[in-house]
Amino acid sequence: MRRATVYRYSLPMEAGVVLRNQRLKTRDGLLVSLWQDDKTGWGEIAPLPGFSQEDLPQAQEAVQHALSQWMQGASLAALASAFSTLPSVAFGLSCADAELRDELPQVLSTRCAPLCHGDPNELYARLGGLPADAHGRKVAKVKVGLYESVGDGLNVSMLLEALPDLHLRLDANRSWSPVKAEGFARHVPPELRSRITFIEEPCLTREQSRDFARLTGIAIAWDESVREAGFTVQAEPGVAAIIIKPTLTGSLMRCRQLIAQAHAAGLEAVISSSIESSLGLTQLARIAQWLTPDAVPGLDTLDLMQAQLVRRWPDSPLPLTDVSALEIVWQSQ
Ligand SMILES: O=C(O)CCC(=O)c1ccccc1C(=O)O
Ligand SMILES: [Mg+2]
Repeated sequence: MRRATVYRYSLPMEAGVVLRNQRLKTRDGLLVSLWQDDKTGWGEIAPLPGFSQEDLPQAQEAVQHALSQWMQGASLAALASAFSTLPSVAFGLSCADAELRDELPQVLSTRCAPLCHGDPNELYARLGGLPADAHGRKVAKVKVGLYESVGDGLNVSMLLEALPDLHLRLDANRSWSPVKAEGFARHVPPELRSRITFIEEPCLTREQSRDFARLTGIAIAWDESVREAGFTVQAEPGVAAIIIKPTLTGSLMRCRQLIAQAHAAGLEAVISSSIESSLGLTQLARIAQWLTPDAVPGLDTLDLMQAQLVRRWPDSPLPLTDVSALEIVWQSQ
């Protein structure tokens, strides 16, 4: 016996969350809840405006179509894998399927790299209380490339000098020209550079980012590139990691394949958020604990929202929106 429900949610965001020059006032998405015999499985499908290739109406139509086929006996894992052009759908359905089959372990660590914005006071406050990992390291992520690259360089150096156990991941989201990237590096003394675990996509092109790594000795990570046609996971000089944002990437199977390829190439694979609700974020934390237990995931995005959804992120004080408050947009007969 199978049953399926699709809910739609819209959660208010904190004022001032801007993504690719677009203000995100609410985070909108779908939750699917499936029952089979005595099991239940949930998944979140939330295309991210400005990042996802699909939009919410397209995703909703695909989800409803897939679930009506599932109701008629089709395999959900197979349906999910077929949505390669709708990664958010592939990911959400494959999570619901993995929960139904008890494949996705429940264990979850709330440890993630805190996301810091440029303000030095905010940074010190957050990083002071950060727990160290087994190697005595504190790992945090700083967005760079929003202001002058020289200022970013000075800021990063100040942090690394002040906190000797701090290791930083930086994220430039392809915003630097080679000249700007050089301006950043010029203000980070060579002896501090090894504590930059990596910088995600410093430059507009992959070639420029590789040059940056070669010229500065600062390791880089691929994020946007991982989702581009023709990208293959490869060991390369200066490349330390790949970032995997499952909502933008695809099914759990596809993510597992990328993780296995990264590990085989000696690269770190970092599971990261696409600003999912607490339901999707707790699943990402479980996936990270399961598949990338040695890599701190990049999941510090819950506080961009004003509420949690259906499942709680442990210890978060944000109010919880219950499933009974959600609009049902589709239900099996
Ligand atoms: O990776 C993280 O630590 C948090 C997630 C994050 O930075 C992000 C979230 C949504 C869209 C883009 C990005 C990004 O990598 O810039
Ligand atoms: Mg990035």
